[in-house]
Amino acid sequence: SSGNGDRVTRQKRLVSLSQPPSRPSGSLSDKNVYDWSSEEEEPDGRARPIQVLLVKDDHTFELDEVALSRILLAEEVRDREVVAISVAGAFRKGKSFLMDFMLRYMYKHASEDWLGDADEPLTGFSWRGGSERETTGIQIWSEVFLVDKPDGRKVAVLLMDTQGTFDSQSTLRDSATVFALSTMISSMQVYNISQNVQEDDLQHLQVTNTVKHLMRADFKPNKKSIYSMIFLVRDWSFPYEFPYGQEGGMKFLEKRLKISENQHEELQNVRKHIHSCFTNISCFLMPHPGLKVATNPHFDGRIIEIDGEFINNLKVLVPWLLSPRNIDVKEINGSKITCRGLVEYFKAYIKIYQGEELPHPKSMLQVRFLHLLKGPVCGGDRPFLAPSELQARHGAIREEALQVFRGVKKMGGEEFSRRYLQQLEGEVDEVFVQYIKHNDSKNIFHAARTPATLFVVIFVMYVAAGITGFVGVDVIASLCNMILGLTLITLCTWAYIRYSGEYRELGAVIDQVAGALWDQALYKLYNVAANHRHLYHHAFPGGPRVEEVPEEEDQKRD
Ligand SMILES: Nc1nc2c(ncn2[C@@H]2O[C@H](COP(=O)(O)OP(=O)(O)OP(=O)(O)O)[C@@H](O)[C@H]2O)c(=O)[nH]1
Ligand SMILES: [Mg+2]
Repeated sequence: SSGNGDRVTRQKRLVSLSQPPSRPSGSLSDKNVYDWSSEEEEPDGRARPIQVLLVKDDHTFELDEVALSRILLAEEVRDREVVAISVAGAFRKGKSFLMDFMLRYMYKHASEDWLGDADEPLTGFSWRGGSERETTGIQIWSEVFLVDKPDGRKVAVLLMDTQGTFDSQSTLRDSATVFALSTMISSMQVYNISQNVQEDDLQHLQVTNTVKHLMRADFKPNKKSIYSMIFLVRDWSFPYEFPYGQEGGMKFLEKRLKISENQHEELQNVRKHIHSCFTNISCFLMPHPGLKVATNPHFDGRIIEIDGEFINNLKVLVPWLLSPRNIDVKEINGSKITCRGLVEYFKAYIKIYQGEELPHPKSMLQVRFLHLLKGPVCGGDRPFLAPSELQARHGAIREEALQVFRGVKKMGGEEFSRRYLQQLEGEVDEVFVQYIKHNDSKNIFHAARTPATLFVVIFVMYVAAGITGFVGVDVIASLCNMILGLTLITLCTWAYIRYSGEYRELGAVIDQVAGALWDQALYKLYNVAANHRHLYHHAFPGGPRVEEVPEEEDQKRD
């Protein structure tokens, strides 16, 4: 199916890509639009990598919405379901290099000879030798490829290259953000690691799970979201243990991700997390590309200089990742995402990083804590719990949460994590106050307090007005009647507010006054009982002793 016809349509698309962007209404300044079209667009309109996520010097992130929209909202692709393929992992490990082979495959329309001439330099996403980082932020290829799946659907394939993690210019948070973001956005994340799967490679993945929890909109346990993760091990040097390729990889990874009982809990948790995070996990073992690739500064990517073994495996790997049969459309909460939708998700996700809700080490524990407390103890539909019991359980769970926090290995050092410990404590206590209120609201006596108090006032006033009227003290009688009337109006107002949900501030005032009255009355009763204990004993000699005024009650009044 490849050949001239397709080439022409692609050319057409490139032309339309290079036309000036349609001016987005409102929010974006003219300058932005102008900058993009003049500086970044190459005159011949050739496809190239486009920086869509910028990591700025002050470690903030910026999404280039204009550039992103221009690629993903182009007429031909915007309503197509999207397959987004991303490569991420530590810096300087050949990610962009691999991406360029993927580009070749896409441009050759999956034909047999996709690798092309043996002495053709490798171009596309910028790659190079050396020890300093090359790719920054997230770049996507300006051409979105349209591919016919075997079932007849036409899907859009997007290739994404990402900044390497753990370079010396980025903070851990930058790295984690780029990694997590590209994982959330892509339908398949190729996790590029060197030589072996180490424990810290696995721990790194936990960040993603935290992010998923934070994105509540995207975290509906009963709806399926597809997150595929492919561990791509470069420079694999033990083919005698596990052979190169996907099968050897799967066996190797199975062994690495196995959870066994005698494993330390931390190791078990990492593995459980990974399994819960990703719908599909697989692995591919790649051989070393040869010393020319790794050490020759003049190497320009021509196949002739790459080890045959590497090329043979590349011929398996790339079609395995990209052949029309194997690509999967991005799915979030059970629905397939189009290019247009992906732009929205991109925007939504980046907001989370720009805000303060970050996947810091504490968040994971906080989430866990909230589940513990909210779920089984007093959340949602659980019945009212005695305040003392709630306090006790809070103490236990709080201690557990802090223990977990102290026990887990954290990024950023002692001093850094102490700050988070304090913050965690503060937040946990704040949440507890919320829960006390939530729990109180379930006490039906609590809810009935206001009307009951008002009824009592009405009743007392009614009786008082009757008696004083009968005795002839008219002034007091009419005063009582007036209070009775006012209280009646208050009661009606309160009922209306509760029923309609309007004027809630007024409702709160009524509740407060009634509550104070109620407390006063109770307190008076206690006092009276305490002060006249001798009368009680006088009346019921040998009866049970009346308790002292409970200490709690005293403190409450303080
Ligand atoms: N050892 C080894 N080197 C490789 C491999 N693939 C590419 N390289 C070399 O690694 C160097 C870095 O390649 P890049 O593709 O720029 O690496 P990157 O991971 O994109 O680097 P950053 O963008 O800085 O994160 C180049 O000199 C490549 O020739 C591989 O499989 N093994
Ligand atoms: Mg790179």
